[in-house]
Amino acid sequence: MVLKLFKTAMLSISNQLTWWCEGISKKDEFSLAGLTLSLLILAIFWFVWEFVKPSKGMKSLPPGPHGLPIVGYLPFLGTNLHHTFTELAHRYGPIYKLWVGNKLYVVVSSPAVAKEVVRDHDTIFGNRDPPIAALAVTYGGLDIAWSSYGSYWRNMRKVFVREMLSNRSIEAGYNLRRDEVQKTVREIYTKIGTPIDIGDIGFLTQVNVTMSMLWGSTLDWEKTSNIKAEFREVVMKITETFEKPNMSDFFPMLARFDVQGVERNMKRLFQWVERILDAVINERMKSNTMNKEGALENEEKKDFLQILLQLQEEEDTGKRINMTQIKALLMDIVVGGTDTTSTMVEFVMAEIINNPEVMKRVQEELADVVGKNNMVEESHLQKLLYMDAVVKETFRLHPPLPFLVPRCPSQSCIVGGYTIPKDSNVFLNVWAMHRDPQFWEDPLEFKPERFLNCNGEWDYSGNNFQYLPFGSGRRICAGIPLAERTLKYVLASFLHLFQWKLPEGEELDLSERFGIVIKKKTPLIAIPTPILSNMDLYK
Ligand code: HEM
Repeated sequence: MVLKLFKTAMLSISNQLTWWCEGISKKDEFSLAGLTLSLLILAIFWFVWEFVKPSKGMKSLPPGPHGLPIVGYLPFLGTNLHHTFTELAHRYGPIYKLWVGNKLYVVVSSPAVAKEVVRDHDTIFGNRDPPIAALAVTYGGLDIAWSSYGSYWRNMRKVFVREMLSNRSIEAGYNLRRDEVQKTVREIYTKIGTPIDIGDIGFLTQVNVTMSMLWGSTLDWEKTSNIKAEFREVVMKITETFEKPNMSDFFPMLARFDVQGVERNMKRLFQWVERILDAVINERMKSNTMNKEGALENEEKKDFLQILLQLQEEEDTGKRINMTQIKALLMDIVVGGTDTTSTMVEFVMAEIINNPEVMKRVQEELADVVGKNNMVEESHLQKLLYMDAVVKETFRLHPPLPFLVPRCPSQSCIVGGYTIPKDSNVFLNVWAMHRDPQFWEDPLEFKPERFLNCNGEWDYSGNNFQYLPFGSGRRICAGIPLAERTLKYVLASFLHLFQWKLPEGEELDLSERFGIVIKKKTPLIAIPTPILSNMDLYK
């Protein structure tokens, strides 16, 4: 049986090589010979790894499905990876492994084992294995999300959390967020009674809010309106490119060929973003020099760019950052914060429209807390307890990052009784944990009540391992306070001002499409009508 499999493996290698040879020119023949040799060595490794038992006393690797030689489990992954990984957990248990190309993936699907990774061995699992597309837009991983665990990452994260996302700084950005949300409200008002794509409007609002917080406070918006449009376009293209699985990530030895062109494409997009960032930064530096005192005096008007530029001149070397780091941090906010938050706007709205009783209750709460003659303000958000539960329940059923951002152990480590080898990729399947009937009553039903009156048992801090929409441990999402606020503020404004219904004859489809960020499979189209009688609130 084993020999037969080995024979199939060799046959498959030679087929793969024939396919490969057709597309390669003469000058690559030398590389091809190296590649052939590497693939053969890889096949032997695969054979030994899969079929030879560990020596006595050594913990074995987790169980898992056998794939094909060279490609591993790749042909069987299907399009909805979160479903495939959850089905495999039913077969192989809370921790299993699989090979994809020459990378070893370990999938964890239980809160107890997740705790071992993100709490008991958090430092060991503090690294990432950045995809090539991510390296292309972060100067090779000089941002927070993709840098390795260590002092560089720690300093960058400290700057981000303490300087940019401090309570004071988030408060200071409120006027900027408010202006953008009000612009969206006006935009929706011009379309009342007609179908609107909620995903699109959520994305536009989020990019506008993000841009405004990044550099909106002192730039002249009239002059920069085409920068805004360009920026939205490039951000959309970057998020789309991130969606595509890249063979070079599974087969690092192929990376130099960039067969699908993902790296080339991402680098081109990044040059485009950099041009925009450079233009905005230059403009800001010019206006700062012209009116230095005014800019520094006016704390209320500090946006993220202003904070970062001031950190460039910081005397404390622990805080000081250079221009490359500034741009890498800006990319984290743009890439990490836009698609995730706007996807959630769409899912929450979809769940609410699908559950009219929930919509009614959310709107009654808004009328009580905000009043029928007022706009929603961020200060209302902490009193909106039912809406908080609705958002939490949506995060449970549709966590935007279903496997978080994979962790990569810096040394081999025992987890769940198995050896997890150094440099493997560890996925925490929170999508499966959030739907596990062992931990959730009626797990597939949308019941916000489960998050009411829970005395702080459920929050986004990552301390309850059954519920981890923002991850946990040292590498938990760095943007939680901002994400939570923006998401709720946008939703509360949409729901306080408008009644939403599906177009006549349409049915709601809540199914998901897998990607780095899980999206709704079909766009949510809904028709708004104004609720409040004071039309001035819409203009
Ligand atoms: C609904 C919105 C969001 C969700 C669901 C989300 C979720 C996540 C998750 C699951 C991780 C990985 C955590 C882990 O490995 O344990 C993460 C990391 C990160 N997120 Fe978010 N995020 C959101 C919004 C934001 C926003 C608005 C920002 C920035 C303003 C942001 C910045 C980051 C950064 C910088 C990291 C990397 C942290 C590190 O590696 O140390 N995120 N996020």
